[in-house]
Amino acid sequence: MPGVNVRNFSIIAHVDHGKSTLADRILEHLGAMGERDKRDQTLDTLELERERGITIKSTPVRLNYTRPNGEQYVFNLIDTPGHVDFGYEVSRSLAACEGVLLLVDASQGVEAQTIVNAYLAIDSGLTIIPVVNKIDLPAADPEGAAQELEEVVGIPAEDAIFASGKTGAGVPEILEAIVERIPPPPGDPQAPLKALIFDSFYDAYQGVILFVRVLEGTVRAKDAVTLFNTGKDFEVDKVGTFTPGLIVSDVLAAGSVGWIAAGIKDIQDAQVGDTVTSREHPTLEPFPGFKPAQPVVFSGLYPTDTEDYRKLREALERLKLNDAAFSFEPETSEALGFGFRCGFLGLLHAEIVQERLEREFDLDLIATAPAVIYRITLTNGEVIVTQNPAEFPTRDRIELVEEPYIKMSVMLPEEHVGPVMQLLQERRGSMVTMNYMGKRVELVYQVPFAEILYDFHDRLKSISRGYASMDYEIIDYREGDLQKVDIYVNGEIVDALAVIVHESKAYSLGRKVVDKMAEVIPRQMWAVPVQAAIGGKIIARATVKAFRKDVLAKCYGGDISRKKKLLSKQKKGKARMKQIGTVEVPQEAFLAVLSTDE
Ligand SMILES: Nc1nc2c(ncn2[C@@H]2O[C@H](COP(=O)(O)OP(=O)(O)OP(=O)(O)O)[C@@H](O)[C@H]2O)c(=O)[nH]1
Repeated sequence: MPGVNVRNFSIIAHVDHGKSTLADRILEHLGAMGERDKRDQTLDTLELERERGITIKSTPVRLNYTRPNGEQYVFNLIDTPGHVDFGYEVSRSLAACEGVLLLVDASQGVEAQTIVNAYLAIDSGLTIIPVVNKIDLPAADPEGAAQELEEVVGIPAEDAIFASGKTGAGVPEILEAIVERIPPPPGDPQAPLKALIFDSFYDAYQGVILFVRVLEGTVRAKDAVTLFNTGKDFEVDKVGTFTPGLIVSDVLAAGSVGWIAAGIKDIQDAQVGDTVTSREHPTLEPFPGFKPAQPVVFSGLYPTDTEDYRKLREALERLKLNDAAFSFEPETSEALGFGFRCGFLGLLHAEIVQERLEREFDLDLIATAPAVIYRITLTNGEVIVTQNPAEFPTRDRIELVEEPYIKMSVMLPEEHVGPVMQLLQERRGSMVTMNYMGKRVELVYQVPFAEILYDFHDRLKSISRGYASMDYEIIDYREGDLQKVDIYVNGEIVDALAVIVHESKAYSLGRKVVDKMAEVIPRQMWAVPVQAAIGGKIIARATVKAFRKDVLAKCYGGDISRKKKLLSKQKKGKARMKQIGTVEVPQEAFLAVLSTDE
C-alpha cells in the first residue's frame, strides 16, 4: 500500500482561535520552519513568476514526521480559507483530507464557525481530532471548552488534546494523534485517474497550477488529461509536491497531495471542485458536488478619473486571472460614466478586491452600494435576473420579485439573546431553531440576504459587545415586496445611487440616505436639494446648504465603523469625488445606504 505512511489533514477553527500559530508550531516541531525562505535556493522547484504584488497563495505543506518508535510518516497539511465567503472552497479543501484538527480557543469556547466547520468535516466523513488551544491563557477553561464541543458537536470531551500554539504544549500529542486516529488515504494507484482540484493559482510562466488530491490512479508529465466538468483537454507539463514551495516530482499516485501544471491559460477552465481524469481511461464518476464559482454580491466600480478606465480594465483582467469567483463586465452609468459591474462571493471578497485595486494597481475608485441578485417576473410572463438596481424595471411592468435568502447561524452568550433576536426581526428574519448550549445560545434564522449586506455584522457585534459570531449560506429565492428607491441630486436622477429595498423600509431608508448625503456632499455656492423617490413620487428630501464665506470646506465626520475606516484609507488624504452635473459627490455619498446610524 503506497499511502500507508501518509496522513492528509487540515486545521479548522473559528477566526482567531489560533490556527496559524499552531500550524507554525507544528512546522517548527517537524523542522520545517524556515523552509519558506529556503525555497528560492532549491534547484528543482518550479520556476514561478515572482513579480511584486503577486502573492502566491499559501500552499499545502508536506512534512516528515518520525514517531518516537522510529516509524516514518509523511504529513500533508492543507490550508483552508478562514471566512464565510469561502465556504465552498473550505469544503473542497476538506475533501482532500482524511482528518482535521478542530481547534477551539480555551478562553472563548465554541463559536459559530467552529460549528459550521465541524459539520463540514463531519459531512465529508473526516476524522476529527478536537484540540483545545491557548491553554496558557489565564482565562483558559480547557475542560469547559472540551465539554462544550461534546455538547454542541458530539465529539467526546475525553478525546480532546489540550494545547498551546504559544508554548508548544500538546504538540507532540497532536502529532501522535494524527498518526493514530486519522486513517491513511485510500485509493488504488492502478485505477483510472481521479484527482480533485481543491485550489489553484495563475502563474505567468506555467499557466494555472492546480492543487490536487489524487483519489485514484496516477498522473505524470506528458499524460493527456481531461477536466471532468468543463470538458477541457490538456497535456500535463509537470507534477510535484509541496514542502512548502513547489517541488517537481515524477509521479503523483493515489493518496498524494500535490500540484499539476498543464499549460492551462484560463482559471475558469480549471475550477476548484472539478475532477482531473485521464483522457484515454477516464474515471466513470467525478468527485461529487462540483459547483462552479458564482458571485452573489455585485457592485459597480468606477475610476474617479475617467482617464483611468483602461488602467482599471487591465487591473480587473489581471485579478480575474487568479480568481475564478470574481466577475466583471463593462457598465455605463449616466452619473458615473464608464465603469464595471463586478461580482463577488461576499462582502469580504468585495473589500479584498477593491483594496487590491487601490493598493497594487494604484487606482482611485468609486464603488456603488453592494446588491444581490433579484429574480423578476414581468407582467408579460418573462423572467429576468438582475443585480443592478439601475436596471430594475418600473413597477407597472413587474408581476413579482424574488430575492435570495440565507440560513444564518449566530452563536452568542444568553444575556444578549433579546437584542440579537430583535435585530434579526428588524432584518425580516424568521427563526428556525434556538439551541441552548450551557450558557450560550445558537440562533438559526432565515433572513433575506440583502438585509445583512449593509451594516448587519457591525450591529451584531456592537449589540453583543463583540461576543456574537455568525455564519451563513444562501438557501433559496423567495418572493418579497421590493421597491426601487431613486435618488435625485440637484433635481437630476443619479442612476448609480438607486437601491432596492423592502416596502416596509423604503421610507426610513430614503430618509437615511438623503440625510447622510446632505451631510457628506460639500457645500456649494447655492443650496442643493437631495431627494429620494419611489416611482417618481418624492418620499424624502434634504438640502445641502449653500456655504457662507467663512466656511471653507465641510469636514467629514469621524466614524468608527469598519466600512468608513476603509473609506478613509484614501490616498494622501485626497477625498474621492465624482462630478455629477454641477455638484461634486464624494464616495461616502454612494455608500450612504451603508451608514450605521439607524
Ligand atoms: N496566549 C495565546 N495566544 C495565542 C495562542 N495561539 C494564538 N494566539 C494568539 O491569538 C491570535 C490569533 O492567532 P492566529 O494564529 O493568527 O489565529 P488564526 O485562527 O490563524 O486566525 P485567522 O487566520 O484570522 O483565522 C494572535 O494574536 C495569536 O498571537 C496560544 O496558544 N496562546
